Amino acid sequence: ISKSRGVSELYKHAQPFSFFLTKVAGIADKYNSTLALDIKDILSADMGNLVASCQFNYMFDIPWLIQQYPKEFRSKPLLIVHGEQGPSKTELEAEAIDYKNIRFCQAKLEMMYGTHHTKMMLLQYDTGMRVVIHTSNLIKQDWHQKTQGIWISPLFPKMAKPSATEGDSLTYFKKNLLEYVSAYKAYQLKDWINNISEHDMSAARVVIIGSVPGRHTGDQMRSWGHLKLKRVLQQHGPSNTAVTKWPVIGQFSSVGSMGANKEAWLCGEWLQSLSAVNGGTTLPSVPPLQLVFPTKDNVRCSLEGFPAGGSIPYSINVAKKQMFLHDFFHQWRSEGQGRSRAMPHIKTYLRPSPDSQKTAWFLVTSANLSKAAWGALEKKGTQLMIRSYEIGVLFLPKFFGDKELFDVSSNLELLKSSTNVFPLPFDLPLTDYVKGKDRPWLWDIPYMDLPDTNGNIWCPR
Ligand SMILES: O=C(O)c1cnc2c(C(=O)O)cccc2c1O
Repeated sequence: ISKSRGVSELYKHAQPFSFFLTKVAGIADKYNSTLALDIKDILSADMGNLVASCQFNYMFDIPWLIQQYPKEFRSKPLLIVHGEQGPSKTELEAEAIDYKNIRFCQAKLEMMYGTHHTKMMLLQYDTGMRVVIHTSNLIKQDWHQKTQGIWISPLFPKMAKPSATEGDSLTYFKKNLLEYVSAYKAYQLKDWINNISEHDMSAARVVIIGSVPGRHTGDQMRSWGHLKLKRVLQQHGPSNTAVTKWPVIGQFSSVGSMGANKEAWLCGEWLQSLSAVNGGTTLPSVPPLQLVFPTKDNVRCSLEGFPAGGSIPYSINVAKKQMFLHDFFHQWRSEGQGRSRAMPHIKTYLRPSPDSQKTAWFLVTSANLSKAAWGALEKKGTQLMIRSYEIGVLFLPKFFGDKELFDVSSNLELLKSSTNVFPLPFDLPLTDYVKGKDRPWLWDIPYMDLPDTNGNIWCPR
């Protein structure tokens, strides 16, 4: 049997969710031959005959990126959307000096500490357009030995004439994508905005959850961040009775400052949105919250060893002010997907059943656990302040057939032999931190007691 299946066959097998993990070097083939793609697979001619592309991201290695396109596509127009400023913007543009087909768009970052986290590809083919929303930087190491998430849209056919409203899906995918890209207010994106409006996106079944910097008020408040997610769950989420006592899980690779206690933002604001239910009756009590963040030993024993922690930027100065947060933490474990040692750079959120068999929804996004990404209410809740650009896609059962819940599993054998089971990137139930032993990974303190996978210690400075 042919080991390396064609991309289009891999793609077909992943429908209808079209949710993939990145391939991981150094694990058994079987964990990379189903529901896993490399960047070269995404950009391959199997997915379409590329005419032009647009890459939204945070970190770029331009020469490496160009090499990931098939050679016949390497001179097609490529727009890079980034958040660099000043010297680092100049440096990024210098990397592309030899590539006449590359243009740049600098995303405005007027809010302090904001970043352009969004990871999205717009792929224009001769036969239509595809949208890819994912969690990997455009650098080699992000596609090598980490757990990363990818959602690939259907091939959206071109329409006879452009329309901002015609050709939309039940989930308002087109409207939300146009709102998101238009929010940059960048002339370099005009052609791509027109491109989007020219395509029929009615086949999209996911809901876009985006964040753009600003102090959002009025209707704009519920268009972004955790208030968008809250509104969508109130409109299309599970019934209150279906999810009583079900936990909310947050899984991420970086952590912002949460304030003095869990009531400040985490449980008092953010969890209120993530636990929203159909009909929107704000529940008297919030459900249990479970967080997934790698321990120091998860990182030490990972495929990359301590250097994996270079992409898990939780700093001691932030951590020491919020020890309460670490009581919610659980280990990174992904035996079912063969990725327990592939450290997470993926960010996911879900509402699983206590027996781990179901979930009421699933979100994969660029957004870590931070106010900058999700937004923080200000002025007595009349405005939502967001610092960064983020984008993710929300999977809701009602848009994938007439049902209220997804069956879920992280077990690849089971996933291979069944259709319509949602593929989880990590194992449920979660694995606790070992009391008195495990600590959250912190990237800016030394670890010299035990060697990592490569026999090294960690001495940051
Ligand atoms: O993927 C991203 O958007 C992203 C953003 N920021 C960082 C940082 C940092 O902000 O210091 C450090 C290391 C990795 C990342 C990273 O992977």
